[in-house]
Amino acid sequence: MLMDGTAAAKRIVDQAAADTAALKADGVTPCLATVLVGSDPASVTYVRMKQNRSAKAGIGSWHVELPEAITTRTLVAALTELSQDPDVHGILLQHPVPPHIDERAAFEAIAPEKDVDGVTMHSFAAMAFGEPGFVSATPGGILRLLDEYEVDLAGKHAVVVGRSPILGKPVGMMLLARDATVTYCHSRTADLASYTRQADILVAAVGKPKFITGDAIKPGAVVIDAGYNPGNIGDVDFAGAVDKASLITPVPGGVGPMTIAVLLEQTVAAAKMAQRRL
Ligand SMILES: Nc1nc(=O)c2c([nH]1)NC[C@@H]1CN(c3ccc(C(=O)N[C@@H](CCC(=O)O)C(=O)O)cc3)C=[N+]21
Repeated sequence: MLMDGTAAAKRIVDQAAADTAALKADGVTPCLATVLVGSDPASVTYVRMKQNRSAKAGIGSWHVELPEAITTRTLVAALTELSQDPDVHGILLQHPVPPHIDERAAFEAIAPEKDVDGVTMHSFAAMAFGEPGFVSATPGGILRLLDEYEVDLAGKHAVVVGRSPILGKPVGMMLLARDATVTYCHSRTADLASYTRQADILVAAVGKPKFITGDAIKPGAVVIDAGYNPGNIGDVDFAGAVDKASLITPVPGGVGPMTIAVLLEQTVAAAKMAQRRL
């Protein structure tokens, strides 16, 4: 059975829109600032999708575009300014930034209370320690989708393929917090399929098109494809996996829309918290 991320995301965004309308009636318009460095076409598309989805929910968006050649210092200054701007409730710095920029330093310039994309050390640590905070958007979306389909995680073997700071690593920690037994695999894992074949829940987050083939999947597994490769091709070979999996996310229409939904939901939550502080 397919896990319909588009439908689940719509429910989350509809709720965010209703909450936004209530906040606006109280005089507060939730506002998400998106920051894009350079003009990579895929990143331009993703940021535009986030803005469009925000606008549809009534959330304001403020877009900052910076040239490819910007320094870390200038990017940090721009993010610090947004962090201090009372009209901005959430900040998204689109990953990846050009290689000459210290991406970690840039992420850390986002104030924790505005880190609606869950990319800072503060947010990661809060998540890892089970304290309140914003979660990384894609992992958050994945957990919401698993809940939507009532996938029982306790005691299940979850195998995460990928260990990136805003996707693989945090999704494993979130599954662990839900009592799954978690195995991390990555590009240096020897005999990867011997691990993935033991996965009750398989999360593919490596960024290699169709990297996970049907023969690497345990019959009945829940397969989450978090890959976003050029041309909307996932990390899972869907045709080979669909008959083996009990539940599987399509690409597009799976994890992608859930990522944006969680981003918007957390933006509205940030605006509510800012209002309470007034
Ligand atoms: N700081 C940061 N946070 C992110 O969350 C982040 C990021 N950087 N960098 C890039 C990746 C990628 N990403 C996607 C979000 C939505 C879709 C999505 O909704 N895709 C549609 C298809 C899109 C289309 O039709 O073109 C779908 O899967 O149905 C895809 C990819 C967020 N990312």
